[in-house]
Amino acid sequence: MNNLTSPFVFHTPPAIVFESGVSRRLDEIAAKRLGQTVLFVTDPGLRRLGLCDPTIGALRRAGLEVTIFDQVEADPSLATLMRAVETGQRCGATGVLGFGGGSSLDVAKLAALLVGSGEDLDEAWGVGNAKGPRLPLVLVPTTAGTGSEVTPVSIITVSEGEKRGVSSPLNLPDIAVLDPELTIGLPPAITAATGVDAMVHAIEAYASKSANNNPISKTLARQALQLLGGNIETAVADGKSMAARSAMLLGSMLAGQAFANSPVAAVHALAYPIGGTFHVPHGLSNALVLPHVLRFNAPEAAHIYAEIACDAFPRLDRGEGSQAICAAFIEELAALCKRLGMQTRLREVGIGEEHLAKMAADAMKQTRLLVNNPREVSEADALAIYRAAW
Ligand SMILES: NC(=O)c1ccc[n+]([C@@H]2O[C@H](COP(=O)([O-])OP(=O)(O)OC[C@H]3O[C@@H](n4cnc5c(N)ncnc54)[C@H](O)[C@@H]3O)[C@@H](O)[C@H]2O)c1
Ligand SMILES: [Fe+2]
Repeated sequence: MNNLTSPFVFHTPPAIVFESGVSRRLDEIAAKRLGQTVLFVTDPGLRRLGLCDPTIGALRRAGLEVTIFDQVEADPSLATLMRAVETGQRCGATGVLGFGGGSSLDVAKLAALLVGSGEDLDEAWGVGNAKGPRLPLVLVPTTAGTGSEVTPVSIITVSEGEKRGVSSPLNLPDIAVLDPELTIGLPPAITAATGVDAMVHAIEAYASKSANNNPISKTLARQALQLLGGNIETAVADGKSMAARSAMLLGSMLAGQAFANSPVAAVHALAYPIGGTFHVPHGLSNALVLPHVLRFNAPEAAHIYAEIACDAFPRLDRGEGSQAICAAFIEELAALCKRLGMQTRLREVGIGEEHLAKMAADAMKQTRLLVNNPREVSEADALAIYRAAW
């Protein structure tokens, strides 16, 4: 674990704009940065809702050519990414605007990289392997969850059950544009799942064993947990609350900055096979394994979780020892997910017990994440965690 004398590097986008309604004014904020021809990357649901229209209108108002790629699916596949790249090459894109949840933003990031550099994706997977240069990139999140707008990571589903990531500072956008109004219509189930994803980012970043875990990430993670823990129930129950929506979007971005520089660990490693194979939303996949992974980690990390328990749940400030606070923290997280209406068992999302062994084998491929976990995880441990979650 990092202490105050340990060296670290902290990367974040050069500009983060946070303002209600700002996505309608991208002509003022981002048009110059993007050049003449913009590849606009989003998903079909957002397109149907018309949520992107004011942003597209603003770019066209500024005289830009906008080519729309609206075929991004949840947990985007390699084929989808390559179609976005082709579209960008065909239209001669000078810049990329990603608009949507983590799925659209992740595709936008790699489209900007691959169109800009022409490099081979097979050599870019992993940490620090991308070469660049990338095209100018602006990211506009419409979920309050992944924090992808401020992270160097892009996650692509390369085959059934296997997600791969490209992590590089090149994936950080030139501008992250946060407009809480865009999240007002986010349905309760997606608000809950994405909000819990953001909480997991903060928890895993804070406890990460990464050599780059650092005081900035830790501070951001705590602030994120206060905003997210304090507002997630209101955001789910009363989606129109601008106060709660703003807090969630800000909280998810801060959690994103935290884990961008102090990466996540076993909760995400064990969540990926659930999302990748069974198409369970990313946040729900995390929630399903969250209490079980934290319980597994507790022998090594109870004192760390105890430090942040009161940030998420102020009522846990009861002056007890760290073991008791950690146990109460895990129970509170499980109870929160239940109150938010999320499923709590793997069997409830249609996963048969016979799949658990393959899932454990798949989770072990996430060495990039597992090395950050406070306690070493073997394949047998992963299987035991899945069994507990089943
Ligand atoms: N890059 C990163 O740092 C990072 C971190 C965590 C997760 N991820 C990845 O992000 C993806 C998950 O992203 P996500 O959870 O944001 O969901 P998502 O992008 O997959 O979107 C989920 C659904 O929500 C809908 N939606 C989004 N915004 C909406 C809005 N404002 N109103 C109504 N509907 C809306 C979409 O149309 C879609 O149907 C996964 O692929 C995951 O692996 C990336
Ligand atoms: Fe996540």
